Amino acid sequence: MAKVRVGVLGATGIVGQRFISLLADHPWFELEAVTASPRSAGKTYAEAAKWYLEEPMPEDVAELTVLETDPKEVEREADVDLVFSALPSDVARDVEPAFAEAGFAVASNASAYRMEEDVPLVVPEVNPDHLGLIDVQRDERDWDGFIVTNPNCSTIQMVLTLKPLMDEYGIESVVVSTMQAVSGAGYAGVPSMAIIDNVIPYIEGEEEKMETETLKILGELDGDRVEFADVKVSASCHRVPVLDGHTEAIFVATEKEADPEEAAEVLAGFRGVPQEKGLPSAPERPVVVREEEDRPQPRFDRDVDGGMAVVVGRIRKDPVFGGLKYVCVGHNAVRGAAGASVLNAELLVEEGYL
Ligand SMILES: NC(=O)C1=CN([C@@H]2O[C@H](COP(=O)(O)OP(=O)(O)OC[C@H]3O[C@@H](n4cnc5c(N)ncnc54)[C@H](OP(=O)(O)O)[C@@H]3O)[C@@H](O)[C@H]2O)C=CC1
Ligand SMILES: N[C@@H](CC(=O)OP(=O)(O)O)C(=O)O
Repeated sequence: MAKVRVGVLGATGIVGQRFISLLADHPWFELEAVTASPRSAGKTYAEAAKWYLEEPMPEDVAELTVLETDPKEVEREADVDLVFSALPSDVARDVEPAFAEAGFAVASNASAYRMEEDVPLVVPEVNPDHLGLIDVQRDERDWDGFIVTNPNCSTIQMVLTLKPLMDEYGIESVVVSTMQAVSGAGYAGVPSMAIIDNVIPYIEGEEEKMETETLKILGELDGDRVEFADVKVSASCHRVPVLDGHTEAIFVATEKEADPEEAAEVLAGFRGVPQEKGLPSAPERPVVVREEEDRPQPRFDRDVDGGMAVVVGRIRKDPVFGGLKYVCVGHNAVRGAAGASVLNAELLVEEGYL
């Protein structure tokens, strides 16, 4: 199979760099173009990016010239079918439709279009069939290309744990309290003076995203729209002095009584389309269950299966909600961002959209 030629929009940021790393030596994708802000355009990638990953910057990418984030410029300078978007949401709102209209497939990690009715918000293990909205979107917007989105970094790891529990026991409501890494706010997002020796109990827009995106992803595609899941979600989100990896304490009211030991087996046994089809970025097990009383922890568990698995532990009965409570950890910039977009793009290839 010939490789699909791809570009990364916002390639110099925290998520952009994760894309660069995940696309180096990817069996299905060839990176041909990188874009960033006007501050970076015209420089080489090595000059423009403040590289923060431990592994070295791939040599061939270091020499690429950073392009303006404009479909005409990308069309002129490169031959690309798919662009991954790691743009700030306000920039993505204007730019992503311009790329879709120009015929590009856009796999977006930004929040701008996630909740639009005709835009798929996809986690390949959970709701791969929601890609069906692509045809609706193209019809309604008259685009040659399309936009597919992946969820917020806190939402995705929670949803990966809720889906098997919902299928087995049914879910009435969910309460979640997050402890989110500083990398989630971008390279310049949280000043060190604000976060060292501290916890900040507010992340703009995060609680609303967890409370709404979850319902769309767990919802059912019904013709040309998604019927949202009938589940109540309440989130409280906090920034903590951890570099990478979000931790979440989750409390689930189940419809049927759930035994913690059996629920551990249900979670550990969860598999989806990416595992069945052997997609290149699919973790062997989307949810890994640890039995130690003091796991998961971000420092030890964020990189499981390359950062694509979510690690769950401390599964207990919840005496207040009459269901289960547990803790999970996931890598916010891999499964929570770039890795999620790459897995979505692999699903697009598998399903014949590219
Ligand atoms: N960090 C995380 O864990 C997660 C982030 N996200 C989302 O991913 C997106 C990127 O986040 P993150 O990488 O953290 O952000 P960063 O601030 O680290 O990077 C932003 C990127 O966008 C580029 N950019 C900024 N302004 C413009 C502009 N006007 N035109 C074109 N390009 C521009 C920057 O280029 P330059 O270097 O030239 O300034 C840079 O490449 C956001 O939508 C964020 O909400 C989603 C999930 C998790
Ligand atoms: N807000 C998240 C990261 C993020 O950028 O989310 P979103 O893609 O929904 O804007 C965090 O701070 O950890």
